Amino acid sequence: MAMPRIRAVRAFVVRGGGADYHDQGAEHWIDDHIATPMAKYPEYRQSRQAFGLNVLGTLVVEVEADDGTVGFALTTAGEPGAYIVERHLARFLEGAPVTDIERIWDQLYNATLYYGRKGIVVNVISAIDLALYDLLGKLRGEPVYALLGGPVRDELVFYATGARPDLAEGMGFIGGKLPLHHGPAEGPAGMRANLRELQTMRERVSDDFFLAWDCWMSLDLDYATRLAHAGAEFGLRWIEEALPPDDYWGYAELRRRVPPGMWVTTGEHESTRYGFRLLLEMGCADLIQPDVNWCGGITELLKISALADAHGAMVVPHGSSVYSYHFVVTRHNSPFAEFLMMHPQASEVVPMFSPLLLDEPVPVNGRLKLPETPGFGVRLNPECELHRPYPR
Ligand SMILES: C[C@H](O)[C@H](O)[C@@H](O)[C@@H](O)C(=O)O
Ligand SMILES: [Mg+2]
Repeated sequence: MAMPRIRAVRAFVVRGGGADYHDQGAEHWIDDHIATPMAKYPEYRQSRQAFGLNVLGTLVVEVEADDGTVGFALTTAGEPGAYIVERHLARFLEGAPVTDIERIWDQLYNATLYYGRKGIVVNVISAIDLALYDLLGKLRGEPVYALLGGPVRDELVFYATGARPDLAEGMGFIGGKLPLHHGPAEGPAGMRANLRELQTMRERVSDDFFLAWDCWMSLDLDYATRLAHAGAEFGLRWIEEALPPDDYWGYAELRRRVPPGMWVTTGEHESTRYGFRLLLEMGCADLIQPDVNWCGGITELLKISALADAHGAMVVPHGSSVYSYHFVVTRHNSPFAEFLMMHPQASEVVPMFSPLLLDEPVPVNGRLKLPETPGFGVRLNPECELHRPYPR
Protein backbone atom coordinates (compact mmCIF):
# COMPACT_ATOMS: atom_id res chain seq x y z
CA MET A 1 0.00 0.00 0.00
CA ALA A 2 1.50 3.33 -1.05
CA MET A 3 2.16 5.67 1.87
CA PRO A 4 0.00 8.81 1.81
CA ARG A 5 1.34 12.16 0.64
CA ILE A 6 1.37 15.40 2.63
CA ARG A 7 -1.78 17.38 1.87
CA ALA A 8 -1.29 20.45 4.07
CA VAL A 9 1.08 22.14 6.49
CA ARG A 10 -0.22 24.69 9.03
CA ALA A 11 1.62 26.92 11.51
CA PHE A 12 0.00 28.22 14.70
CA VAL A 13 1.19 30.35 17.57
CA VAL A 14 0.16 30.20 21.21
CA ARG A 15 1.27 32.08 24.33
CA GLY A 16 1.73 31.06 27.94
CA GLY A 17 4.07 28.14 28.60
CA GLY A 18 4.07 25.30 26.11
CA ALA A 19 7.31 24.87 24.17
CA ASP A 20 8.35 28.41 25.09
CA TYR A 21 8.48 27.28 28.69
CA HIS A 22 10.20 30.50 29.79
CA ASP A 23 6.92 32.27 28.97
CA GLN A 24 5.60 31.99 32.52
CA GLY A 25 3.74 34.29 34.88
CA ALA A 26 5.39 36.20 37.71
CA GLU A 27 6.74 34.50 40.86
CA HIS A 28 8.25 31.58 38.93
CA TRP A 29 11.70 30.23 39.89
CA ILE A 30 12.67 30.18 36.18
CA ASP A 31 12.60 33.97 36.03
CA ASP A 32 14.00 34.84 39.45
CA HIS A 33 17.36 36.62 39.23
CA ILE A 34 19.03 33.95 37.06
CA ALA A 35 22.48 34.85 35.72
CA THR A 36 22.50 35.62 31.99
CA PRO A 37 24.73 37.41 29.46
CA MET A 38 22.46 40.46 29.98
CA ALA A 39 23.06 40.58 33.74
CA LYS A 40 25.92 43.06 33.21
CA TYR A 41 23.05 45.56 32.77
CA PRO A 42 21.45 45.99 36.23
CA GLU A 43 18.05 46.76 34.75
CA TYR A 44 17.99 43.28 33.22
CA ARG A 45 19.40 41.37 36.19
CA GLN A 46 16.23 40.37 38.04
CA SER A 47 14.17 39.04 35.14
CA ARG A 48 15.05 37.30 31.87
CA GLN A 49 11.62 38.25 30.55
CA ALA A 50 12.67 41.90 31.00
CA PHE A 51 15.20 41.46 28.17
CA GLY A 52 12.79 39.42 26.10
CA LEU A 53 13.49 35.75 26.80
CA ASN A 54 9.80 34.99 26.17
CA VAL A 55 9.16 37.26 23.18
CA LEU A 56 8.78 34.45 20.63
CA GLY A 57 6.19 32.13 22.16
CA THR A 58 5.33 28.63 21.00
CA LEU A 59 5.10 27.58 17.35
CA VAL A 60 2.82 24.61 16.63
CA VAL A 61 3.40 22.91 13.27
CA GLU A 62 0.72 20.56 11.90
CA VAL A 63 1.36 18.25 8.94
CA GLU A 64 -1.76 16.60 7.47
CA ALA A 65 -1.58 13.54 5.20
CA ASP A 66 -4.05 13.05 2.38
CA ASP A 67 -5.80 10.33 4.40
CA GLY A 68 -6.59 12.96 7.06
CA THR A 69 -4.02 11.82 9.64
CA VAL A 70 -2.37 14.82 11.34
CA GLY A 71 1.06 14.90 12.97
CA PHE A 72 2.17 17.91 14.99
CA ALA A 73 5.08 19.22 17.03
CA LEU A 74 6.20 22.31 18.90
CA THR A 75 9.15 24.66 19.16
CA THR A 76 10.11 28.14 20.32
CA ALA A 77 9.58 30.37 17.30
CA GLY A 78 6.22 32.16 17.48
CA GLU A 79 5.05 34.37 14.60
CA PRO A 80 8.42 34.64 12.83
CA GLY A 81 8.48 30.86 12.80
CA ALA A 82 4.93 30.67 11.46
CA TYR A 83 5.93 33.00 8.60
CA ILE A 84 8.92 30.81 7.69
CA VAL A 85 6.69 27.69 7.63
CA GLU A 86 3.80 29.14 5.62
CA ARG A 87 5.60 31.52 3.29
CA HIS A 88 8.78 29.54 2.65
CA LEU A 89 9.04 25.93 3.80
CA ALA A 90 5.52 24.53 3.17
CA ARG A 91 6.40 24.19 -0.55
CA PHE A 92 8.90 21.39 0.24
CA LEU A 93 6.31 19.35 2.15
CA GLU A 94 2.94 19.68 0.38
CA GLY A 95 2.61 16.88 -2.17
CA ALA A 96 5.66 14.97 -0.86
CA PRO A 97 5.35 11.37 0.42
CA VAL A 98 5.14 11.36 4.23
CA THR A 99 8.16 9.03 4.27
CA ASP A 100 10.48 11.55 2.56
CA ILE A 101 11.82 12.79 5.92
CA GLU A 102 15.53 12.89 4.99
CA ARG A 103 14.88 14.50 1.61
CA ILE A 104 12.59 17.12 3.12
CA TRP A 105 15.10 17.93 5.89
CA ASP A 106 17.87 18.47 3.33
CA GLN A 107 15.66 20.81 1.29
CA LEU A 108 14.54 22.77 4.37
CA TYR A 109 18.14 23.23 5.51
CA ASN A 110 19.61 24.14 2.12
CA ALA A 111 16.72 26.37 1.09
CA THR A 112 17.25 28.47 4.24
CA LEU A 113 21.07 28.31 4.27
CA TYR A 114 21.27 31.92 3.12
CA TYR A 115 19.45 33.16 6.22
CA GLY A 116 19.34 30.22 8.62
CA ARG A 117 21.92 27.66 9.77
CA LYS A 118 21.22 28.31 13.46
CA GLY A 119 18.67 29.88 15.80
CA ILE A 120 15.03 30.33 14.95
CA VAL A 121 15.26 28.84 11.44
CA VAL A 122 16.67 25.57 12.77
CA ASN A 123 14.05 25.66 15.54
CA VAL A 124 11.41 25.75 12.78
CA ILE A 125 13.09 22.95 10.82
CA SER A 126 13.16 20.94 14.07
CA ALA A 127 9.42 21.37 14.63
CA ILE A 128 8.63 20.32 11.06
CA ASP A 129 10.89 17.27 11.36
CA LEU A 130 9.30 16.28 14.69
CA ALA A 131 5.81 16.72 13.22
CA LEU A 132 6.79 14.41 10.34
CA TYR A 133 7.97 11.78 12.83
CA ASP A 134 4.73 12.17 14.79
CA LEU A 135 2.77 11.71 11.54
CA LEU A 136 4.81 8.70 10.42
CA GLY A 137 4.38 7.03 13.80
CA LYS A 138 0.62 7.59 13.67
CA LEU A 139 0.42 6.20 10.11
CA ARG A 140 2.46 3.14 11.05
CA GLY A 141 0.75 2.71 14.44
CA GLU A 142 4.09 2.89 16.27
CA PRO A 143 5.62 5.19 18.92
CA VAL A 144 8.48 7.31 17.55
CA TYR A 145 11.02 5.34 19.63
CA ALA A 146 10.06 2.24 17.61
CA LEU A 147 10.93 4.12 14.40
CA LEU A 148 14.40 4.86 15.81
CA GLY A 149 15.52 1.30 16.48
CA GLY A 150 13.58 0.65 19.68
CA PRO A 151 14.36 1.12 23.37
CA VAL A 152 17.72 0.01 24.79
CA ARG A 153 16.38 0.18 28.35
CA ASP A 154 13.01 -0.46 29.98
CA GLU A 155 12.54 3.02 31.38
CA LEU A 156 14.04 6.50 31.46
CA VAL A 157 15.70 7.91 34.58
CA PHE A 158 15.75 11.65 35.12
CA TYR A 159 17.58 14.43 36.85
CA ALA A 160 15.56 17.54 37.75
CA THR A 161 16.33 21.13 36.77
CA GLY A 162 14.95 23.74 39.13
CA ALA A 163 15.37 25.85 42.22
CA ARG A 164 14.73 22.99 44.67
CA PRO A 165 17.02 20.01 44.15
CA ASP A 166 16.47 19.20 47.82
CA LEU A 167 12.81 18.52 47.06
CA ALA A 168 13.68 16.74 43.80
CA GLU A 169 15.67 14.09 45.67
CA GLY A 170 12.54 13.15 47.60
CA MET A 171 10.69 12.79 44.29
CA GLY A 172 13.11 10.10 43.11
CA PHE A 173 15.29 12.07 40.70
CA ILE A 174 18.94 11.02 40.39
CA GLY A 175 20.32 14.54 40.67
CA GLY A 176 19.46 18.22 40.58
CA LYS A 177 20.60 21.09 38.39
CA LEU A 178 20.43 24.54 39.94
CA PRO A 179 20.12 27.74 37.92
CA LEU A 180 23.12 29.97 38.70
CA HIS A 181 21.85 33.25 40.17
CA HIS A 182 24.88 35.55 40.12
CA GLY A 183 27.39 36.31 37.37
CA PRO A 184 30.68 38.24 37.13
CA ALA A 185 28.94 41.63 37.27
CA GLU A 186 28.00 40.94 40.88
CA GLY A 187 31.64 40.37 41.85
CA PRO A 188 32.90 38.51 44.93
CA ALA A 189 29.61 39.01 46.79
CA GLY A 190 27.79 37.24 43.96
CA MET A 191 30.31 34.40 43.94
CA ARG A 192 29.85 33.97 47.70
CA ALA A 193 26.06 33.92 47.29
CA ASN A 194 26.34 31.25 44.58
CA LEU A 195 28.51 29.08 46.81
CA ARG A 196 26.28 29.57 49.84
CA GLU A 197 23.35 28.29 47.78
CA LEU A 198 25.27 25.26 46.55
CA GLN A 199 26.49 24.50 50.08
CA THR A 200 22.95 24.76 51.44
CA MET A 201 21.65 22.30 48.86
CA ARG A 202 24.61 19.95 49.37
CA GLU A 203 23.85 19.84 53.10
CA ARG A 204 20.19 19.01 52.40
CA VAL A 205 20.73 16.14 49.92
CA SER A 206 22.54 12.81 50.18
CA ASP A 207 26.03 12.29 48.77
CA ASP A 208 24.69 10.01 46.02
CA PHE A 209 22.41 12.76 44.65
CA PHE A 210 24.43 14.82 42.19
CA LEU A 211 24.28 18.63 41.97
CA ALA A 212 25.08 20.63 38.85
CA TRP A 213 24.99 24.32 37.91
CA ASP A 214 23.30 25.72 34.83
CA CYS A 215 25.10 28.97 34.02
CA TRP A 216 23.04 29.85 30.92
CA MET A 217 25.89 31.46 28.92
CA SER A 218 26.48 34.07 31.63
CA LEU A 219 30.13 33.71 32.64
CA ASP A 220 33.65 34.39 31.41
CA LEU A 221 36.49 31.86 31.50
CA ASP A 222 38.10 33.24 34.66
CA TYR A 223 34.86 33.33 36.66
CA ALA A 224 33.83 29.87 35.43
CA THR A 225 37.23 28.46 36.40
CA ARG A 226 37.01 29.89 39.91
CA LEU A 227 33.37 28.83 40.30
CA ALA A 228 34.17 25.26 39.22
CA HIS A 229 37.04 24.92 41.67
CA ALA A 230 35.06 26.40 44.55
CA GLY A 231 32.02 24.29 43.60
CA ALA A 232 34.14 21.12 43.65
CA GLU A 233 34.23 21.45 47.43
CA PHE A 234 30.50 20.72 47.39
CA GLY A 235 30.74 17.91 44.88
CA LEU A 236 29.65 19.90 41.82
CA ARG A 237 29.05 17.23 39.15
CA TRP A 238 29.01 19.49 36.10
CA ILE A 239 29.15 23.12 35.11
CA GLU A 240 26.73 23.77 32.23
CA GLU A 241 26.77 26.43 29.51
CA ALA A 242 29.25 28.58 31.42
CA LEU A 243 30.22 30.57 28.29
CA PRO A 244 28.53 31.96 25.16
CA PRO A 245 27.75 29.12 22.67
CA ASP A 246 30.19 30.40 20.04
CA ASP A 247 33.18 30.49 22.39
CA TYR A 248 34.45 27.00 21.46
CA TRP A 249 37.97 28.06 22.44
CA GLY A 250 36.81 29.11 25.92
CA TYR A 251 35.00 25.82 26.50
CA ALA A 252 38.07 23.83 25.42
CA GLU A 253 40.23 25.82 27.86
CA LEU A 254 37.63 25.56 30.66
CA ARG A 255 37.62 21.79 30.20
CA ARG A 256 41.39 21.77 30.66
CA ARG A 257 41.11 23.91 33.83
CA VAL A 258 38.23 22.35 35.81
CA PRO A 259 39.04 19.89 38.61
CA PRO A 260 39.53 16.30 37.41
CA GLY A 261 36.23 14.42 37.31
CA MET A 262 34.01 17.50 36.92
CA TRP A 263 32.09 17.57 33.64
CA VAL A 264 31.92 20.60 31.39
CA THR A 265 28.64 20.47 29.46
CA THR A 266 26.94 22.59 26.81
CA GLY A 267 24.94 22.41 23.59
CA GLU A 268 21.33 23.46 24.16
CA HIS A 269 21.85 26.58 22.04
CA GLU A 270 24.02 24.79 19.43
CA SER A 271 22.61 23.69 16.06
CA THR A 272 23.17 20.91 13.53
CA ARG A 273 25.88 18.28 13.14
CA TYR A 274 28.31 21.04 12.11
CA GLY A 275 28.06 22.97 15.38
CA PHE A 276 28.34 19.82 17.44
CA ARG A 277 31.30 18.61 15.35
CA LEU A 278 33.09 21.80 16.43
CA LEU A 279 32.20 21.22 20.10
CA LEU A 280 33.37 17.59 19.96
CA GLU A 281 36.54 17.99 17.87
CA MET A 282 37.70 20.96 19.96
CA GLY A 283 37.18 18.96 23.15
CA CYS A 284 34.64 21.43 24.59
CA ALA A 285 32.35 19.07 26.50
CA ASP A 286 32.16 15.77 28.34
CA LEU A 287 28.43 15.67 27.74
CA ILE A 288 26.51 17.50 25.01
CA GLN A 289 22.95 18.73 25.52
CA PRO A 290 21.25 19.40 22.16
CA ASP A 291 17.60 20.40 22.34
CA VAL A 292 15.77 18.27 19.78
CA ASN A 293 13.22 21.07 19.20
CA TRP A 294 16.06 23.52 18.42
CA CYS A 295 19.06 21.58 17.00
CA GLY A 296 17.39 20.27 13.83
CA GLY A 297 14.91 17.67 15.06
CA ILE A 298 15.23 13.89 15.22
CA THR A 299 16.79 13.67 11.74
CA GLU A 300 19.70 15.90 12.79
CA LEU A 301 19.96 14.60 16.35
CA LEU A 302 20.53 11.09 14.99
CA LYS A 303 23.61 12.44 13.19
CA ILE A 304 24.77 14.49 16.19
CA SER A 305 24.37 11.53 18.55
CA ALA A 306 26.32 9.16 16.31
CA LEU A 307 29.15 11.71 16.07
CA ALA A 308 29.17 12.08 19.87
CA ASP A 309 29.18 8.30 20.33
CA ALA A 310 32.28 8.05 18.12
CA HIS A 311 33.93 10.67 20.35
CA GLY A 312 32.92 8.83 23.52
CA ALA A 313 30.71 11.74 24.56
CA MET A 314 27.33 11.37 26.26
CA VAL A 315 24.23 13.00 24.80
CA VAL A 316 21.67 14.14 27.37
CA PRO A 317 19.29 16.39 25.44
CA HIS A 318 18.13 19.64 26.98
CA GLY A 319 14.68 19.15 28.54
CA SER A 320 12.12 18.94 25.75
CA SER A 321 9.48 16.55 27.06
CA VAL A 322 8.35 13.67 24.86
CA TYR A 323 10.39 14.95 21.92
CA SER A 324 13.66 14.04 23.65
CA TYR A 325 12.32 11.11 25.70
CA HIS A 326 11.56 9.06 22.55
CA PHE A 327 15.13 9.66 21.40
CA VAL A 328 16.97 9.13 24.69
CA VAL A 329 15.35 5.74 25.33
CA THR A 330 16.84 4.40 22.05
CA ARG A 331 20.45 5.58 22.58
CA HIS A 332 23.18 3.75 24.50
CA ASN A 333 25.13 7.01 25.01
CA SER A 334 22.13 8.77 26.54
CA PRO A 335 22.10 7.21 30.02
CA PHE A 336 19.59 9.63 31.58
CA ALA A 337 17.24 12.48 30.67
CA GLU A 338 16.47 15.99 31.91
CA PHE A 339 13.18 16.97 33.49
CA LEU A 340 12.52 20.69 33.83
CA MET A 341 10.47 21.42 36.95
CA MET A 342 7.88 23.83 35.59
CA HIS A 343 5.93 24.23 38.84
CA PRO A 344 6.54 27.86 39.95
CA GLN A 345 8.23 26.76 43.19
CA ALA A 346 9.71 23.55 41.71
CA SER A 347 7.90 21.77 44.53
CA GLU A 348 5.92 19.25 42.47
CA VAL A 349 6.09 17.45 39.13
CA VAL A 350 3.92 19.00 36.43
CA PRO A 351 4.07 18.31 32.66
CA MET A 352 6.90 20.32 31.12
CA PHE A 353 4.93 21.86 28.26
CA SER A 354 1.87 22.66 30.37
CA PRO A 355 -0.83 23.54 29.53
CA LEU A 356 -0.42 22.85 25.80
CA LEU A 357 -0.34 19.04 25.65
CA LEU A 358 -2.76 16.36 26.79
CA ASP A 359 -1.37 12.91 27.77
CA GLU A 360 2.11 14.45 28.34
CA PRO A 361 3.90 11.85 30.47
CA VAL A 362 5.91 12.85 33.55
CA PRO A 363 8.47 10.94 35.64
CA VAL A 364 7.08 9.07 38.63
CA ASN A 365 9.69 8.51 41.31
CA GLY A 366 12.15 9.97 38.80
CA ARG A 367 11.44 7.29 36.22
CA LEU A 368 9.23 6.88 33.18
CA LYS A 369 8.27 3.97 30.97
CA LEU A 370 7.06 5.48 27.70
CA PRO A 371 3.63 4.32 26.46
CA GLU A 372 3.26 2.53 23.11
CA THR A 373 0.89 5.22 21.80
CA PRO A 374 1.64 6.02 18.13
CA GLY A 375 3.78 9.03 17.32
CA PHE A 376 4.92 11.06 20.33
CA GLY A 377 1.73 10.03 22.15
CA VAL A 378 0.47 13.52 22.97
CA ARG A 379 -2.48 15.66 21.83
CA LEU A 380 -2.96 19.41 21.67
CA ASN A 381 -5.09 20.75 24.50
CA PRO A 382 -8.25 22.11 22.82
CA GLU A 383 -8.57 24.66 25.62
CA CYS A 384 -5.40 26.37 24.37
CA GLU A 385 -6.45 28.78 21.67
CA LEU A 386 -4.19 28.48 18.64
CA HIS A 387 -3.86 31.39 16.19
CA ARG A 388 -2.79 30.94 12.55
CA PRO A 389 -1.13 34.26 11.64
CA TYR A 390 -0.31 33.44 7.98
CA PRO A 391 -3.19 31.32 6.62
CA ARG A 392 -3.01 30.07 3.02
C1 LIG B 1 17.46 26.71 34.15
C2 LIG B 1 18.12 27.39 32.98
O1 LIG B 1 18.38 28.73 33.34
C3 LIG B 1 17.24 27.39 31.76
O2 LIG B 1 16.03 28.04 32.04
C4 LIG B 1 16.94 25.99 31.26
O3 LIG B 1 15.96 26.04 30.27
C5 LIG B 1 18.07 25.28 30.53
O4 LIG B 1 19.29 25.93 30.51
C6 LIG B 1 18.23 23.86 31.03
O5 LIG B 1 19.33 23.31 30.88
O6 LIG B 1 17.20 23.29 31.49
MG1 LIG C 1 20.92 24.52 30.36
